[in-house]
Amino acid sequence: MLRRAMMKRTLSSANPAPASKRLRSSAAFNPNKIATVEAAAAIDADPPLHKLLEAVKDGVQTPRTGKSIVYWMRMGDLRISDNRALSLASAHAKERDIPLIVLFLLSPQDYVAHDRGPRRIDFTLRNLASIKGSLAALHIPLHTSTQPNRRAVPHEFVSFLERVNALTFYANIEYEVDELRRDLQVCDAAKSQGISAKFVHDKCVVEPGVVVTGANNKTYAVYTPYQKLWLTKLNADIPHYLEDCPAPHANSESVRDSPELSGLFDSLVPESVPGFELDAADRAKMEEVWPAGETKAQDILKRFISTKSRSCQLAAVDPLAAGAQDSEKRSRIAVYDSERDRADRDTTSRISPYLAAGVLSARACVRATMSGTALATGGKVDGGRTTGIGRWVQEIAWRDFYNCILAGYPRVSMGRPFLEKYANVRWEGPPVEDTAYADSSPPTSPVDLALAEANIEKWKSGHTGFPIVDAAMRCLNEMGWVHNRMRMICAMFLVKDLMIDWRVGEKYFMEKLIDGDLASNNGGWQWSASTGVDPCPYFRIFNPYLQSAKADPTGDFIRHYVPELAAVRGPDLHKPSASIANKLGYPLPIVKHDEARDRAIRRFKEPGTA
Ligand SMILES: Cc1cc2nc3c(=O)[nH]c(=O)nc-3n(C[C@H](O)[C@H](O)[C@H](O)COP(=O)(O)OP(=O)(O)OC[C@H]3O[C@@H](n4cnc5c(N)ncnc54)[C@H](O)[C@@H]3O)c2cc1C
Repeated sequence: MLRRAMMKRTLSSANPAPASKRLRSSAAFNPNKIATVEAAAAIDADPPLHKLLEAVKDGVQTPRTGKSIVYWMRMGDLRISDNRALSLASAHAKERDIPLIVLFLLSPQDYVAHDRGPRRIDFTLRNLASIKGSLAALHIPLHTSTQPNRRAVPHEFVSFLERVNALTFYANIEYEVDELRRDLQVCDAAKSQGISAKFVHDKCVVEPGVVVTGANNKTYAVYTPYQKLWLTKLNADIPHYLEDCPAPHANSESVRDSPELSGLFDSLVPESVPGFELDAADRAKMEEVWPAGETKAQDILKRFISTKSRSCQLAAVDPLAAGAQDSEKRSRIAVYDSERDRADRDTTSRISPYLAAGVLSARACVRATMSGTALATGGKVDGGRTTGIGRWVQEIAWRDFYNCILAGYPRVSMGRPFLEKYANVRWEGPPVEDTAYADSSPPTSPVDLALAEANIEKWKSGHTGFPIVDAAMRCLNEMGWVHNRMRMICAMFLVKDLMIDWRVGEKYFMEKLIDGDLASNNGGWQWSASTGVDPCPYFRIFNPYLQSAKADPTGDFIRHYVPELAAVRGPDLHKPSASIANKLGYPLPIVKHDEARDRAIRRFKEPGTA
């Protein structure tokens, strides 16, 4: 107990948090994020997704007509086109000849609980504003409202349904535990009011529950067999899995004169959420680098499919900047198999923020890899390992895989390692600021804690003395996104070289990433920490110097983000000597990689040992 109190003091005194951060982690709302072993086992044994699907089946099936149909838009489905719940809601409203209403509830406490960063919230608001305009052209109101108490969201939602006389609502399922539990409460409340709740799958190409092991219908915990079956299922029913859901029909214009509904057109999408504000310069930068709206997302995807990568696009720039060259054979997707790990050009699609926010559907991404003729004539999806397209489709399958893990093994969204055998690995640094240690062994002295804290800060700000780690962390801080290989290098470095609890990194990435998504972020962190599903074996530890030479062969990425080293050429750039570093004012390495590697292997081999 004493040790924990000491840890909190050490952590909070060193670096005062910025104002917005202080607000977000205020004492008033500070949920504990690490479940006990027992609670994690209990939730895995009875996952809430299963309960929700049952509740939907047991709910009201044939409601009275009501005076409107509501689609509840959430943070992960910010689009109008190819949106399953919206499309179904619209068809239902059209059939009954009643108006469709779209609702978005802002819940700042959820954003705190889920480590959402200001950039992700800003991206949400910018996309909502764009959607509001497009829906208004169809006479469909998008009503936004903020609920300060997240426990009150179910009640507020059902009250809204009553206010607009809706007896049926539609929503796409969110697979995170808190959201599923909230939706279970909504189902209960809806049922008691005679309201029909329609929750549908939309986030994945192949939804959780379809690709399961033959033996006992369990969620796969290994990617390769999962991906094989994923592709087989997908190719066996392309019209279903790749359906382009019909766009919503327009409401009758008379809805604008309705005394009950006309006011809904007036609610404004807020410019910001208190505690999550961006300063004006950062907001402008984000607008340039991650422009909002479905058309932009579709254009970014088209660029990836049809144009070559460029070194001028390696950093925080307009993704649709002029000068991209068309090429069928050398387009970014065509050479993705061989080039995807390079960070010194825009080799990957950079579509993740749009997928995470649902500005683009995952189905649309897979459809885009097929020619129109292939789609129309029953052609197959290429998901193989030998082509650029196949490799890229495999990444979309990784995204589905991690969502299935979240749904099938919900423990991972409760701060637990998937592999409990590593719960007692001894970390140098704490799991998550202000939360209990749970069960990982704490460091032994204030000296360890102070060093751990200092190292965490150097890692966050990109001052570790490892050029590739520093470049990647500075890129993340600057643009809210960094290349996948860089994420792996930074994660592995924090966890294995510095021996800092993976949850520290998971939280920091979530706060910084504009594509922050629990399933993929947790999956990526637990993979790097060797605690997750199909993880990197604990003894396979990235050598940051070798990784650097492979991922940044031109050195352009490091030189861009680490200006201290801008004049350095050749191997020194990846591993500067002490004399070069001293001369250029670049930090010396904060850890010796070889020694750190041995320490990590020792601690993972026998969790609990020092
Ligand atoms: C530590 C760590 C944390 C991560 N956190 C997130 C996160 O919060 N949100 C997120 O969307 N991705 C996360 N990823 C996965 C991956 O790094 C990003 O999806 C990818 O870098 C996005 O860039 P892109 O769109 O150019 O990807 P591309 O290479 O073009 O891939 C296309 C799409 O496939 C999906 N994808 C690609 N790689 C992965 C992967 N390894 N796991 C799951 N899906 C993948 C993404 O949706 C991506 O947009 C994380 C990876 C690691 C190692």
